[in-house]
Amino acid sequence: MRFLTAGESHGPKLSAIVEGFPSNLPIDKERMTQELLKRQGGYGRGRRMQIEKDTFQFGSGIRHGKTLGSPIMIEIINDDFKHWSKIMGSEPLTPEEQESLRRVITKPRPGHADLVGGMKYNVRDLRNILERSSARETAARVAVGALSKELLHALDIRIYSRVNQIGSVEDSGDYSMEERRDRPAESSVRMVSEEKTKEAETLIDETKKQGNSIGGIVEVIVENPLPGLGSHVHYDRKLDGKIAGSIISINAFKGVEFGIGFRAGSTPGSEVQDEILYTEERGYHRRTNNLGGFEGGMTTGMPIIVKAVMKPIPTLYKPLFSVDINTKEPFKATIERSDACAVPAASVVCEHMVAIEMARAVLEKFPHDDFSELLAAVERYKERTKEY
Ligand SMILES: Cc1cc2nc3c(=O)[nH]c(=O)nc-3n(C[C@H](O)[C@H](O)[C@H](O)COP(=O)(O)O)c2cc1C
Ligand SMILES: C=C(O[C@@H]1CC(C(=O)O)=C[C@@H](OP(=O)(O)O)[C@H]1O)C(=O)O
Repeated sequence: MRFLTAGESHGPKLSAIVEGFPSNLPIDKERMTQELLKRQGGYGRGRRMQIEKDTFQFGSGIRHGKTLGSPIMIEIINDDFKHWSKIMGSEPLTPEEQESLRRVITKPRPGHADLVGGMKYNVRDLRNILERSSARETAARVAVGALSKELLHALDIRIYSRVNQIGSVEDSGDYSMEERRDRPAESSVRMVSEEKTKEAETLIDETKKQGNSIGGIVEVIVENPLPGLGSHVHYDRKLDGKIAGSIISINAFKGVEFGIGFRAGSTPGSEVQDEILYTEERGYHRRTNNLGGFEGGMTTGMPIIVKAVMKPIPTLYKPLFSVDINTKEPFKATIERSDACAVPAASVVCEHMVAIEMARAVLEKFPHDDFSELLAAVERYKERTKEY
């Protein structure tokens, strides 16, 4: 399975084309829409999220609620485009329009893609860079992830996410799997504890008032993965590596860990490796899950536990110093309308990038022209690995 996304943040629309899905997979469009709404929400977002609806349309590949096996096209309209139709339109501007719309961006924001993107693509209006580097694109990725979740749902593989930390407010208590499961779309910061939720909201409010921004840590859990997805035989087939790469590809993500992650560096081996058990009912399983569901780049069958860190948002209402690329004089960086904290939304993006990698791994492993062929192969494989 492969996919591409296209679209600028304030352009007419975002689109994605997904190729490699089986035919005859039932698709619940309403359930997919709920996933997009989860990404749109979250405490700390700017005004843009009140403008957008983040609903989507299928342009191809689905008929009567089932996949056809052909490329699936998804489109999300940018409602904000109506305010930007001249600035972001594809038609050349008249000289008068050029004069009246002279809002060229020349003061790159530290931490955003503006300066390096401008240098590399040789453009002097940094809007040409920020439009595509904007995390608006992650709406299209979540749509592809939601489609991937439809496949995983049909195979009884479930994926959830939550927020563990926003700035100094930590909610990483020893919660049961039940408690760690998905947060509803209306959950403000997607934390489990109500007390921590209030603390995080207050911290975001204060940060915003100070013209600052804040990052945090998110967690994604995959329940009931099949054992043996990915492979130990070659570096570019290791599924933990692919998941890590996918998460770091999300705007502002700077680190990933599996299971106990970086703590493994200071813990003796006897307390890190997960002892192997066998019962007739469960087959092979582990006493603990310190390694977060991976050995040798392959799923062990235990839940996958991924954590990831998001840096604070680069655009600051009290901007940092930068340099004007025309005058080379020091200037405060450009202020674009911005989120103060997007960690809750970003946890949803992480969840969907993991879903994409999981669906891809399943499709790589099993025959999948038709969904019933895939399902039968998965069932046979489950039996075989349980009895192994
Ligand atoms: C959901 C989400 C929303 C974001 N919102 C903003 C924002 O409003 N303003 C901003 O400057 N950066 C925002 N970012 C982060 C930037 O897109 C990101 O820092 C930038 O593209 C540079 O990429 P890098 O941080 O990965 O180097 C957001 C990121 C995510 C995941
Ligand atoms: C549009 C989204 O996020 C945007 C990501 C973003 C950035 O620089 O990454 C900047 C902001 O854009 P705007 O200036 O239009 O408000 C965010 O709102 C979205 O998540 O759908």
